[in-house]
Amino acid sequence: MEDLNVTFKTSKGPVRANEGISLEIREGEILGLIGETGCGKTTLGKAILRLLSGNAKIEGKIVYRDTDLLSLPEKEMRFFRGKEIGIMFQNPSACLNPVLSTGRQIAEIYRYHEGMGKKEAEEKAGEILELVGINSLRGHDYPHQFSGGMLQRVMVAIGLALSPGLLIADEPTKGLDTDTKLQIAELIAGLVRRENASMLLITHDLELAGSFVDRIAVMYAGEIVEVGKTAEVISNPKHPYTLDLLHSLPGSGFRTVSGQAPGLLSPPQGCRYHPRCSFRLEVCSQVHPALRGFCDEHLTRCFLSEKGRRKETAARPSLTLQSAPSGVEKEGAWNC
Ligand SMILES: Nc1ncnc2c1ncn2[C@@H]1O[C@H](COP(=O)(O)OP(=O)(O)OP(=O)(O)O)[C@@H](O)[C@H]1O
Ligand code: NI
Repeated sequence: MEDLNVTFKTSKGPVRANEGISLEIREGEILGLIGETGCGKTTLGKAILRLLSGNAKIEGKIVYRDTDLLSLPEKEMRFFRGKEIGIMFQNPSACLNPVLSTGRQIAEIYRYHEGMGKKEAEEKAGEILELVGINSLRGHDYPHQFSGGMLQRVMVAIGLALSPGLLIADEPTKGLDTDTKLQIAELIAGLVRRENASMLLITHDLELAGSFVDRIAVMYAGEIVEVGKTAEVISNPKHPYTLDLLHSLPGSGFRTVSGQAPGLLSPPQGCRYHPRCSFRLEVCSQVHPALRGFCDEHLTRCFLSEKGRRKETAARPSLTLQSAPSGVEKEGAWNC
């Protein structure tokens, strides 16, 4: 994605759900996209698939391998969805057809995309159900006959049915209990890695993302505010919002991020996080920071991390982590 902007036209004015997003999902990597509710994560996933509603205006560039997705005719885009870019949405019961057996729904994918006959498609459907840990005989059952975790497994099967190069999984573990969440996340990550595919994992769950993704992109009020390798972002967060998110984890004090997320109708001037930021400088309310490289592949949208200021801010007592999440060093959080 290169300088991607998504604006929704609404009766109250334009909602800038994604602004200036430049982000790369590399071959074979799992990229986690995290951020609070309403910050624009789903919008980003849907923009890639061109599944946004009619009131959305998309500007910028989205390139999949060598294909410019935004200039592709809808007919070709239909081929891309599922075949090249698989989708897993958060709510299986809203995505699955209640009057068709799950096996039939999966078989339809093979019939539509690969032109398979009924019998062959049903066999393939059975195979993929087994792959996600469901007995193929359950393919005769309807969605309401499955538990939440099993329905998510069906969604995994659908998302990966055509061995896409990229899977976009939007909150695939939402509403599941902790154990099931882990099982499903392990299942998806395992299959994606086995296929050498890439995945964009959209989630609020930083803890879950932390254990599965290669890199993390943190989104705040429609913008990417930090991106880097998972271990780097978690152990050495460079944006105060990421730091606050880490502090809000159950193992790190459960301190919720104070204040309200800004509405995207009129986000704050300057840095969007400045009204909630405990490290804000004067400049933060006036100038909008750019996403800059802090060190090697670790980018952040924060004035505190800029080289000239690093020394000065490192001395600020408030920059010392009080209740550091496990793995986060107390001192030197602002050093590379
Ligand atoms: N079709 C639409 N029309 C108008 N506004 C929309 C539309 N879809 C989303 N929005 C707005 O765009 C913003 C981003 O929404 P989005 O669903 O992308 O957030 P999200 O980060 O996925 O949130 P959640 O974690 O709750 O799923 C929100 O302010 C939302 O109200
Ligand atoms: Ni969402």
